[in-house]
Amino acid sequence: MKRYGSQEMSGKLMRVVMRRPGPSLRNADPSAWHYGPTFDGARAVQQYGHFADLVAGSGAEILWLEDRDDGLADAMFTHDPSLMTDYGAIILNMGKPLRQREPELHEEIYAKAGIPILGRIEAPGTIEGGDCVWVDRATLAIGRGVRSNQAGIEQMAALLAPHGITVLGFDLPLWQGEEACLHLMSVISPLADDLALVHAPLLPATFYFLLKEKGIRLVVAPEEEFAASNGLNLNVLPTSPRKVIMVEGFPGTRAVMEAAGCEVKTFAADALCIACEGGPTCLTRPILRLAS
Ligand SMILES: NC(=O)NCCC[C@H](N)C(=O)O
Repeated sequence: MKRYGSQEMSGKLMRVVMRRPGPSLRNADPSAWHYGPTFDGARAVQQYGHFADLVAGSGAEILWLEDRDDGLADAMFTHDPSLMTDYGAIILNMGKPLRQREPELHEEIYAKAGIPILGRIEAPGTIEGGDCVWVDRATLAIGRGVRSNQAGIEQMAALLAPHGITVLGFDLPLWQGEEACLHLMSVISPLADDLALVHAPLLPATFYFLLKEKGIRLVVAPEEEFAASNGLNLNVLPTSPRKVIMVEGFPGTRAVMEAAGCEVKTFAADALCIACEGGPTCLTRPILRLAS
């Protein structure tokens, strides 16, 4: 049986790396981590439990990283320290200084699971998983911004070129500043290989034209819900094409996805996702998705 491989964003989710938050999150200093006013460590841990139940309920196998009080509050956002390809994992180099120790945790779990490492992004290069979007199996888009830089994009292109994969960089705006989190995945969530939810005003224009050229239909989320949710209305995890998990409380965003044929499940996430600036996609590192 295949144990790893994923060069797409919405095929059936079979295996995923997650880290259940514990003492590191409960004891996190919100000002150091740039967490918002709705942060509440104990409630965040509880809300995470409901999210994990939804992921497990989809049938995906979860490979768990443990929070052993290492102080890495953001490490629950397992989407970011590594990327999966059909040829093995790529260990990334984080743009956020407080997250620099996280890629080691991913390297350890891949070793334990017998998943090969295809390569590593090294300083001065930085890439975070949230900036990476498979537009199709042979095209990886990377947002160039506060977290991922040109040196990282060039390293990624050199690692993937031998496998016939083209890497394209797209400039992101500074938006809410250096401390805040704006990834390419903050402005797009693929829902199926021909459908994506977007916050149109912040999409890099050249990325928008690429999506159009590839025949990907864009569903536009209500702008007021993007503002009210700190962008987290848009961070939607497909567990298979058109079956998605999103944070609760954003009916307009839910409605536009349902109108496009999606089945939507929600969980309460004010203390977890809205406060800590990362949603359902960020809380998961898919390592095996079936090609759709
Ligand atoms: N892929 C993502 O968008 N990840 C969210 C990461 C949030 C975390 N607090 C961070 O600032 O890196």
